Amino acid sequence: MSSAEQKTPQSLSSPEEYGKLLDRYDTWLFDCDGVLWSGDDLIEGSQDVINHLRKSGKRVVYVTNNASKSRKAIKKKFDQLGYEAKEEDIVSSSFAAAIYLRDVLKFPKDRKVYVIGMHGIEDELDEAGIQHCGGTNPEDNQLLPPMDFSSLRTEEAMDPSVGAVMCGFDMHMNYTKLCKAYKHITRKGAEGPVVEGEKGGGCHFILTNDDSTFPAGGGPWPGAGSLSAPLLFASGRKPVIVGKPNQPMLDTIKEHYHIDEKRTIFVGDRLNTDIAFANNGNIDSLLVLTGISTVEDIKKEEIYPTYIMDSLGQLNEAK
Ligand SMILES: O=C(O)[C@H](O)[C@H](O)COP(=O)(O)O
Repeated sequence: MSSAEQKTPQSLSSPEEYGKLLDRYDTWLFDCDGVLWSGDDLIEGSQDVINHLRKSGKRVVYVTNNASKSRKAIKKKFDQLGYEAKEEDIVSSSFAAAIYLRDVLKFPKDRKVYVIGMHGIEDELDEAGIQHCGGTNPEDNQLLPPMDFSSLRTEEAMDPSVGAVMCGFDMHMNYTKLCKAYKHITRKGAEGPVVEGEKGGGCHFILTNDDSTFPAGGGPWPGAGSLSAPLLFASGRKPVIVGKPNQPMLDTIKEHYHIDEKRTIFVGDRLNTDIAFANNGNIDSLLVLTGISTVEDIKKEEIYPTYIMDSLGQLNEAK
């Protein structure tokens, strides 16, 4: 029986069990929010575990659905919190989404992406050489006067060169952005192809990730999936979802890191993203209980990790 089909997770609680786990895997894929930190608060002991793994020659890759920061900005956060990390060890859903547009969809150079999201998405699109609008642009971060749609009815507001809407976590989500994104993904021919030099035609609809909630101090808070939900409801369109547990994120990992599935483990706090992602990729997984999911959720959601442990920091007791 493969670990993905295994129904009873092995609960780890002794230093010997921790030691065996550390020996068994060469590549360690880590979720970030809820495993390493919660908002800006460090999860105790986690940086020592990471630094120990790296010193022991293990490969460590960070796989986060958090699209609010670019890989560069996430690297800074690692530095500030005392983790060893290189930019190329980080895969965020904003990075994977930009790569997906560029390499899989071959997004034309003369088309733009309309962004609902923060600098994390914009910076990764810049890195990938893809034009964008919306996002943090001050014009899109204004509230509309009540029942006045006139500012949205101009060519300037509804740029015909938009060939994709990308939606991720956005703490400045508002009705202006919702209206513009909705108009782009529902305009005539939006479901059709996105062609170079042909403005106003097709429009891709992409979510960086669709987490319902987000673990940070005082949370959980509504996550990226809760912000894109009105757009799906209004438009009836089915987006491509890039982040965990979906295939585009898995393809990005497999392509960039050439992992040996049998010697790889995924550590996460959320069943329907992290653990489902590992199961989809035939990778063993460790659920830690410092974020979103609880032991009770395992039966409810019928998503089974290989191992379960209270907190990543416990691995510091390994013998
Ligand atoms: O809503 C979101 O964007 C996610 O909840 C969040 O950022 C998840 O990050 P992860 O746990 O994958 O690091």
